[in-house]
Parts: sequence; structure tokens; C-alpha cells
Amino acid sequence: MAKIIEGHLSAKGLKFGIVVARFNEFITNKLLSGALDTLKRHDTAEDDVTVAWVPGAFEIPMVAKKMAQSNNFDAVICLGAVIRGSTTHYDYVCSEVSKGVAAVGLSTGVPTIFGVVTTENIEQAVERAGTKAGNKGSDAAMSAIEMADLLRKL
Ligand SMILES: Nc1c(NC[C@H](O)[C@H](O)[C@H](O)CO)[nH]c(=O)[nH]c1=O
Ligand SMILES: CC(=O)[C@@H](O)COP(=O)(O)O
Repeated sequence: MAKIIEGHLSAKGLKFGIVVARFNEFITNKLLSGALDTLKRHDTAEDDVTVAWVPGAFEIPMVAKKMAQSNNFDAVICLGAVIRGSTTHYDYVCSEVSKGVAAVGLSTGVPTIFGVVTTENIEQAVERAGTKAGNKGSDAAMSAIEMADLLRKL
């Protein structure tokens, strides 16, 4: 019989860092609320959550890395909203934030969760920030809880 190791959704005693981008704050505030609400509903103590605001999604990886290296967090949740404009800027920001967040997780061993919405327009972003397509901040918090629990068991 194989030994199966799974992360469960109990966040009691776990510590979380959240990095959230101020750019498109009308969306990222909703992602943050979703993440905080989900952590709370899974028994995370308020004192066990630290939130750092950064200017835009491009800056997320640097602060996520600092948090992950601090040994103070079981997981780091990255929240942002990159919405396509009329130039190629969108592609550069998306590419850097996604690669950067992945690199932080792999290089530090601390689960670093990608809760950045990358959308073609504002409507798609609104849909993913607590309306018809759920709340990606809340989804990111669930992934963080599961991964933090899994990592402590491995
Ligand atoms: N256009 C978006 C940005 N752009 C700003 C960059 O993230 C960065 O802050 C700036 O280039 C300075 O280094 N950021 C987002 O989060 N969302 C966008 O839609
Ligand atoms: C995601 C972005 O880069 C965007 O806000 C920038 O818009 P634009 O390409 O029109 O400068």
C-alpha cells in the first residue's frame, strides 16, 4: 500500500505573508479581502498574517523573496491584477511576475502562491475578484494553506 501524503485545509498555527500590488487597487483590495477571509475561516490567527503592499505586480517577486527568506512564514501569497492596455507592457509585467513568483518558491522552498489575475480587460478582472468567477485571492489562500501543510509533512 502506498504512503499518501496530502496537505489538508487546516491553517491553525501556520504563518502567512501576503504581497499585494497597489496597481489596480480596486481589484487587488478585493483579492486581499478574499485571501484574508479564507485564512480566517481556516483558523489562521490575525497575528499570523503579515501584508506588504508593493507598487505594482512587477515588484511582487522581490518582496515575496524577502518574506520567504525570513523564515517567518510557512507560505507567501502573491496578489495582483495585470490588465492588458494598448501596448506590450502587459506581456512584460505578466512574464516577470509569473517567472519571479515561481523562482521564489523553487529557490527558497517556501510555497509561494501565484494569485495574480492576468486579464484582457477590466470586466474579466472584476469577475475574478469576488463576482461570477469567484475570488482568486481566496483561491490563492486555499492553495497556500494546502501547500504549507503538505510541506510541513514532507
Ligand atoms: N500595468 C500594470 C502594472 N504596471 C506597473 C508595474 O507592475 C510596475 O509597478 C512598474 O513598471 C514599475 O516597476 N502593474 C500591475 O500590477 N498591473 C498592471 O496592469
Ligand atoms: C498591464 C499594463 O501594462 C497596462 O496597464 C499598461 O497599459 P498600456 O499598455 O496602455 O500602457
